[in-house]
Amino acid sequence: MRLGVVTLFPSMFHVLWDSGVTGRALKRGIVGLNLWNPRDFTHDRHRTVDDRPYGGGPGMVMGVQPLRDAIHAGRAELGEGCRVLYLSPQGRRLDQAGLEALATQKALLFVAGRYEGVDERLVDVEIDEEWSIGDYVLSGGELAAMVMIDGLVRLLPGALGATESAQQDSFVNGLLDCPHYTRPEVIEGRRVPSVLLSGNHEAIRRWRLKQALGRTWLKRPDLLSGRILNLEQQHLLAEFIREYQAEYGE
Ligand SMILES: Nc1nonc1C(=O)NC1CCNCC1
Repeated sequence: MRLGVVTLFPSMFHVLWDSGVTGRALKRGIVGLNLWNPRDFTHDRHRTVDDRPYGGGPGMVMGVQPLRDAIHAGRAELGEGCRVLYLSPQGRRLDQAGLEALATQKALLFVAGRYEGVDERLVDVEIDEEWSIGDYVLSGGELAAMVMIDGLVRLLPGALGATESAQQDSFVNGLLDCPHYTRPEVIEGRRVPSVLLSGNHEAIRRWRLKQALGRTWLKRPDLLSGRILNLEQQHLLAEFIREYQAEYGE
């Protein structure tokens, strides 16, 4: 997969090369990442990248010509088949299913807005999809782009090592993750669940699935609504609920 970002702050993206899953994937060539800065496409001596909004009011808007030229440069490099994604609170709310759909694309160009945003006509003409990482306002689209890039890269074949892929499985099935434990066996008098020390891999698998189902029921019941559980999942969730209600009486 080839990724590109149009951003006024390219240095923010160095972290993706420096560490973790994304750093390894980039080094291995599993994913490519190029950056285009609208400031490099300015023609005035002050290298102006913002402009005043028609109709007045506070704040500025991203200048059209440098942004448009940067997007065109990105499209030219990534190929006309690339999907151009604009990060904004008006976009489709990001979730795992959205990441999985995007991960099937050959090339994505993220446009990270700054100031009050981007001229609506550029959005209409240059943007294929608008995406949001949540209902709040950030200073720029860069962190949103990095969130999406991190979530996407994890889904690419070969990006996760063997030890990490299990973590991936636990959420990809649309459930919250099960609890995790490591040494020491006792912390503040609290013990590791004995099943995890049993060496019985089937019992451990069922326990983890039961915990994932139960935590989802408790914390994000919306993820379960409309979802068809198989017989094992129905049995495990019912068992979790019985035990929870017996312990907490609710
Ligand atoms: N939430 C968001 N998900 O993606 N982008 C988001 C965002 O807040 N963008 C800012 C909106 C105001 N202008 C600068 C960019």
